[in-house]
Amino acid sequence: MEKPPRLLLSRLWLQNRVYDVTLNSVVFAWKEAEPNKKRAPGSNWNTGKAAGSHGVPVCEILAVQETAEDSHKKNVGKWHRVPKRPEESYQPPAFTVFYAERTRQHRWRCSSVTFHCPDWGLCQQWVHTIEEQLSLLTSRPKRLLVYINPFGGKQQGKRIYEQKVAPIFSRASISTDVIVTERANHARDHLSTDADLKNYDGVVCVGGDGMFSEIVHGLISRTQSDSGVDQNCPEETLVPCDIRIGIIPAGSTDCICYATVGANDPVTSALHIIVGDSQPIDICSVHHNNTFLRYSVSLLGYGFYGDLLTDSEKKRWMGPTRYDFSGVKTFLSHHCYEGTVSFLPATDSVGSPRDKFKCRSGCHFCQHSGHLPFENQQICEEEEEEEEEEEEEDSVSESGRKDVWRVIRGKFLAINAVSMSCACPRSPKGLSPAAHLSDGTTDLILIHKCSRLDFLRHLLRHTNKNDQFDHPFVEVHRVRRFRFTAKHQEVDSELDLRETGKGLFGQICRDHPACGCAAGHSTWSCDGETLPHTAIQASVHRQLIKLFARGIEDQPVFEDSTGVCSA
Ligand SMILES: CCCCCCCCCCCCC/C=C/[C@@H](O)[C@H](COP(=O)(O)O)NC(=O)CCCCC
Ligand SMILES: Nc1ncnc2c1ncn2[C@@H]1O[C@H](COP(=O)(O)OP(=O)(O)O)[C@@H](O)[C@H]1O
Ligand SMILES: [Ca+2]
Repeated sequence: MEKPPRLLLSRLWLQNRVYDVTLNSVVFAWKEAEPNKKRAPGSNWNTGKAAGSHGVPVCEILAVQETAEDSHKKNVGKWHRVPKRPEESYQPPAFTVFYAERTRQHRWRCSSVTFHCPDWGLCQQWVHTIEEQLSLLTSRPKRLLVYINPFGGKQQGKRIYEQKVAPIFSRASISTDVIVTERANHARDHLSTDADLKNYDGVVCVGGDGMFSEIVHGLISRTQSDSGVDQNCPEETLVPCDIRIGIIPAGSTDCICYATVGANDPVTSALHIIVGDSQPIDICSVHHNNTFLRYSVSLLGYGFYGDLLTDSEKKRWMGPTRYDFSGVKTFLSHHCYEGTVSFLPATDSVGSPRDKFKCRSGCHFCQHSGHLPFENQQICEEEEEEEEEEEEEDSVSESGRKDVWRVIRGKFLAINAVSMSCACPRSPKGLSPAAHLSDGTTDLILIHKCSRLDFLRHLLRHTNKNDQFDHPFVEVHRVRRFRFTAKHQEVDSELDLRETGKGLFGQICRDHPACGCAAGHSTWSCDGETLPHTAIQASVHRQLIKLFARGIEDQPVFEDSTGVCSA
């Protein structure tokens, strides 16, 4: 690959050594020029990185600053004491470059390097040229609207923002308007009606997945109402939101941040915001008949996770530990629920939930997974005990795609739909390790009735390398849409479906013998919020929102200090 033309090359001092420092439009690099040449002893010049060769992609430079600029300007035209020894108090012209540096486990930190120049003219030339290159990076946000949930997670949101994030935003010359929320849904309401979004290049939430969900609801609602789209209609194609969202993790689970960045670290997230990353994300809309309920980004769960969340809400005062308490309690209760799940498999999706490879930064699947219109949907019915799937005649849509709905009736310990892996500190691979962030599908995981011990085995596999889907009582499907009806509601919903879904379902299931499951129903939990209905239909909307993230990186992007930037 041809190297971009060099913009600057100078021999400069870094610590006690001489470096050849270069800048082109892609990389800022420094390489030791005279390894044996030392600075005079006793010199107290500013320090930074030393030894060997280094490079920083220009797109990961955060800021540049003339060092000791003030003292230099103050002294212009004034008398000052002549130092006895030149090295005693002489502050040579210098500039500092601040940049994002990768550390362990996908974390980034803010690093800096200071170079000393032979004269102020050269120093200023470096500063101006770097600033000029940064100004060409148009995807970087300049103005952000920040919402802080002071009560999320361990109630540290405000402190985390003020101490860890605000200083680096200010270093990167990002201006912010900060709103500390005063009640639940404060951020959602402000975004959906009042906020003047034209003034901002991004919205940042400091909090957990619940707080992020508020931001998502506010922005999606605002975008749909501005475009005249009715969110209550489950068949509507929603309009994607233009403005990007940043998440500074300060919640209990932080799964959306973890699954899109690879870490739940406030500084790492702040740096992804500053460099202007962009990661599209799928959103699942959830309806009850023709009423919009909520959008789901991470986990839409019924049974185990629904019950766990409902119980844990009463223990909010415990902070993140509430999930452990309610987790044990829910596990011991071992309730299973009878109902019918119907889903439209993502037959045109390139991947499968059982793939060994995972969605990573620049994911090919997410970029190329098409979203074709839904047509000619048919039904293919299954009973839990049956080994063989009942085959229905497939029909081919005009687009050439076969759309066949499948129906599974059974007794479930859990029904989970995850539109991303849901990796989080509790389970670094997540509920569906091969789920994709922006392929327009959700992974529907059905945990059929099984013994407590088997269920425990399954849960434990979320925390180790074993395949959590490799159990006879677990099935997983990559889907675009699904519906659920609890057993006690089936009669009503059958009638509903017959009337409203003509052509959608060709055949409706017959009744099913009574089972020994817990009577009644569970609750759906949608990104930590409980839903008021058990009969739901969910549809995935591909890439409806964008985050200031880039997906989890496999390898460091920058590997070669000579100017070759590789992924
Ligand atoms: C015996 C060991 C069992 C370990 C099982 C671990 C499986 C954990 C998977 C967790 C997936 C979490 C998906 C994210 C959901 C969040 O949207 C939701 C709300 O988050 P927040 O607002 O930050 O509180 N959190 C949860 O549903 C918590 C699930 C906790 C499960 C233990
Ligand atoms: N000022 C506030 N007071 C009470 N609740 C709030 C406030 N701001 C936001 N919330 C709500 O708190 C809930 C949890 O927030 P979140 O930041 O996700 O923390 P956690 O991860 O601990 O659940 C969200 O549903 C959000 O709507
Ligand atoms: Ca997805």
